[in-house]
Amino acid sequence: MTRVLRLGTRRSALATTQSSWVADALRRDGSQVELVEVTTHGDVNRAPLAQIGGTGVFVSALRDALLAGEVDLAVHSLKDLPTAAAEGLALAAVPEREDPRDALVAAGRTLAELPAGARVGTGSPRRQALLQDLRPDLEVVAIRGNIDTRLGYVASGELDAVVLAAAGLARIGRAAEVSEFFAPATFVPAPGQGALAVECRAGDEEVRAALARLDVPAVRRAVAAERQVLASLEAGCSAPVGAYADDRTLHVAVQAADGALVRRARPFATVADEASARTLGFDVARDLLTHGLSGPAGTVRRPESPPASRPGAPAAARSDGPQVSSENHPQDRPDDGPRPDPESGS
Ligand SMILES: NCc1[nH]cc(CCC(=O)O)c1CC(=O)O
Repeated sequence: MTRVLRLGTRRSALATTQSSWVADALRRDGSQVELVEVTTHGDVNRAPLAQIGGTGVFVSALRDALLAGEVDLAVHSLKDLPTAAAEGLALAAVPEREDPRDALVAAGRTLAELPAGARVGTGSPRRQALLQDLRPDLEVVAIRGNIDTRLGYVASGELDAVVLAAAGLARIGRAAEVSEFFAPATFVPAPGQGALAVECRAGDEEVRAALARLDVPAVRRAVAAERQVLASLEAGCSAPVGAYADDRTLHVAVQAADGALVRRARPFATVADEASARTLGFDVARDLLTHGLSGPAGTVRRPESPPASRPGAPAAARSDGPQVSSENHPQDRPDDGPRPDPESGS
């Protein structure tokens, strides 16, 4: 009897679209796939995400179902995936990336066309920091909810605009409502934005082999660099971090302790593998922590296996420069523990 692969999915429009996309791709390659609905704490609880554990709550129920053998694979928005590796699971595919950009939905107006004092909704501290940097005269309003709910604030006139991921809008067929796509070098997207992560049990060779065909190495490299910036800055808690690698450049924007936005750009065209991508992400984070960001003391987290070609890689904890507080940025929290996320409610 042929095995039917059970793909665990949340019920939201975005989740089912993403899951169906992966299921269809696997079916085209000859696999049998069925969708299995998994309810997550984040879907049934209306409290602010930061209180119930950040966007990690969407991921952890699917991971639990995988580890319990209830489902065989799960599709996540890669930007919602905690940077720490998940024991017993494999990131078996990073497929082709959707539009990584952030988008403004503002009844036809661009950001520049919004009047002073206009009310712009986003729950993402990164988007708040970028908006304040570009237009300090706007009023940023914290919102959360699914994409539909957030678009509704503009349709009802309650808000003048909202900022959302272009990828989410494209996936659920609402991209026509976008009035401006922000340039990613300026309005730097969240690490992994627009990309998917497909996970399965680490020992499930059959599913791993099926998923390997969906993997796109260039996307895996880009998100490896972006996520290493995030991991090294210990930003899983509060520091808003944007990191995006296109074919040529790794763009980074971080909000410093004083509220100012600090930017970096590094050549990315010559980065040929995942290890070099992580090293580059680590190097940018180290540069930011030692030269760019003012604030309390802390540590830089190294890539899991620093390439041997980088003997000068610094110790994880430096004593000779500004450092981010390890008190407020614990390194070793479990993925499913309370964990405010930089994109929570975004
Ligand atoms: N923060 C929640 C979230 N997680 C993934 C997406 C959209 C698609 C993506 O970035 O892959 C969104 C919505 C948004 O940020 O507007």
